[in-house]
Amino acid sequence: MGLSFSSLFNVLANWGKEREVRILMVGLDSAGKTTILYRLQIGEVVSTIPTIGFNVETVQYKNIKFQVWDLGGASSPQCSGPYWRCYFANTQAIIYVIDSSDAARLPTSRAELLTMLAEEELRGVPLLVFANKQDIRGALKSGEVSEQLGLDKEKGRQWSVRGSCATKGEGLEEGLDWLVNVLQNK
Ligand SMILES: Nc1nc2c(ncn2[C@@H]2O[C@H](COP(=O)(O)OP(=O)(O)OP(=O)(O)O)[C@@H](O)[C@H]2O)c(=O)[nH]1
Ligand SMILES: [Mg+2]
Repeated sequence: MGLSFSSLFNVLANWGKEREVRILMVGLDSAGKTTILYRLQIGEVVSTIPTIGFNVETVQYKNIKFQVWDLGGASSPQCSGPYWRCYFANTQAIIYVIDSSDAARLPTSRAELLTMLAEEELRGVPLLVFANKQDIRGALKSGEVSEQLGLDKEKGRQWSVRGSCATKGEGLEEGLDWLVNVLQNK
């Protein structure tokens, strides 16, 4: 396990006690989700395709389960209905990953995020946004991404937008540290 993440995940595991702590990671394709998952180095990444039909990557450490959903867009047809709902249930935290160098697709990414956040089952669930690919020249800064997402209207939810560079592992620990603190104090 990556040394820098180990204490963080042990804190989270203790907080969760016997319960499963499920953290959902989503975002448009190529945002950097899989890269982040591997960067955590907390275990083997397992790829599965549940009956619903989309790809899910999971890495588990103790009672903590990180899941990346390859949705083909949160507003796509397969994402409605009862199946989808039960996947959202029992989610303790959401990590949303954005390619900050792809300003053209930010409105699409924003729409997908807001669609997802409107789900009843995700009400009040803390949200960490990684404004990823900060190393790319011209990438939007986390503040700009935050402004464009316009999350101020998200009532009753703690959220934070953090800059990251998944390929170098930068910003990930700081973001997760924020998330773990929020969960602990909930
Ligand atoms: N420069 C740069 N490239 C990155 C960064 N994070 C990810 N990438 C690259 O972006 C590409 C896509 O990353 P993935 O982790 O596969 O993205 P994903 O969100 O899992 O994409 P899908 O599986 O298609 O949904 C890869 O070539 C990564 O190496 C980053 O912080 N900076
Ligand atoms: Mg991926």
